[in-house]
Amino acid sequence: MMINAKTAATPALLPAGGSTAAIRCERAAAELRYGRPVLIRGNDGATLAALALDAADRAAYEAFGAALGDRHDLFLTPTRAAVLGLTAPTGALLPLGGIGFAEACHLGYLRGAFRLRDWREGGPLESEAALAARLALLLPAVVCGRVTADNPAFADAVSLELGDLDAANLANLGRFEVVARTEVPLKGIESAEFVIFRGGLAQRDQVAIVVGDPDRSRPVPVRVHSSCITGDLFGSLKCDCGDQLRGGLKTLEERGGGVLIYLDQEGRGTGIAAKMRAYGMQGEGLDTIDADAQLGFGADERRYEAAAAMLSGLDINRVDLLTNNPLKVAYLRACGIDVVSRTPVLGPLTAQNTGYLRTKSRRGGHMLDQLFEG
Ligand SMILES: Nc1nc2c(ncn2[C@@H]2O[C@H](COP(=O)(O)OP(=O)(O)OP(=O)(O)O)[C@@H](O)[C@H]2O)c(=O)[nH]1
Ligand SMILES: [Zn+2]
Repeated sequence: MMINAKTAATPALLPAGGSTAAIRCERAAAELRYGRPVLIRGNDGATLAALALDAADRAAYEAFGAALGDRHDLFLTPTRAAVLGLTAPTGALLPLGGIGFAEACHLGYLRGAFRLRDWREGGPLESEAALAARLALLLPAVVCGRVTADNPAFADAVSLELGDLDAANLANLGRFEVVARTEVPLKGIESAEFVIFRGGLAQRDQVAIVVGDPDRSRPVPVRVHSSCITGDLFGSLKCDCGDQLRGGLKTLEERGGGVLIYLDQEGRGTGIAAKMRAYGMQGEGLDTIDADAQLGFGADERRYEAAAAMLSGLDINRVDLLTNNPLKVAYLRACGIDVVSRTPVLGPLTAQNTGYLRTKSRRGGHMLDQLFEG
């Protein structure tokens, strides 16, 4: 049979006009992780080339500097700039002309004494580049510089539009879909159904565990737990995560049913590599917040849109949240979840986790008084 190409309705294989903001972000993240430069285009025609210092090697760093005629800078987040003694609310740009790879890494994310020369404030393009590095689970120290459209060194580079990261996050909110659900027998828990959602940036798979048969006519007990490979899986004594995970599941069962959302947000959203770097610095005496600041991160880099979308997908809106973290409550409320009440979720205080938990209480605002008084 002949098909008339003009009249047959064929679904669009690729979106008209090329890629979406989300796809540009994911392509850029992949390039950055391979130590390759990406371009960020502003509204005014200005274009920034950026390379994530964390993933680049010496050769890539030197080639980038050469392509920019040695007029490149190191962008540091406001937090990292403060570690270097600079007050830079929009981040700091340190000129890299004549500075080698090792010294750039030192300035970007290592501890120590610094010889700072001139610097200036960063702008929105540089901040977007650092955000892209974070999306790629890299440290937010970015080597960057303005380029012209005719610079042949960047002819094949993937490019982002300014604002893509925000647009992509928003656009992906409604796109969490259930791809699988099945019962998995868990030690000490009568009934647990794993519900796997796919969505958000990078279309990653995220896990919700429905324990028992939650009563949706009342606020549903919910634990939103960020992954902690060291604590959840290997029983690290440095934190309370493993105890909170297992204790949380037990509480959901005792309450007649509830949901645990297990979010792919290792290291408060910084990733396992950054968390281990931070642990190294904690071994040198820094607390959990100051160690993250050395690497350029704020006290908590997590987002909860995925959790809110998954709860909605499970037809749950009114919740009793199992947490000690008031920021988590506020964030979920801002995402439209009606957090009616909060239930503390405490693990035992041990010699190894006391310092960490005390910092969370004193500097992170976590409600842990009960633990320290008890
Ligand atoms: N960057 C960093 N992350 C850590 C450290 N210790 C634990 N984490 C991470 O902290 C997060 C803890 O997650 P949660 O237990 O869900 O959250 P929370 O903020 O402690 O709040 P609640 O447990 O709900 O009270 C996980 O992503 C861990 O991987 C640390 O020293 N540095
Ligand atoms: Zn942990």
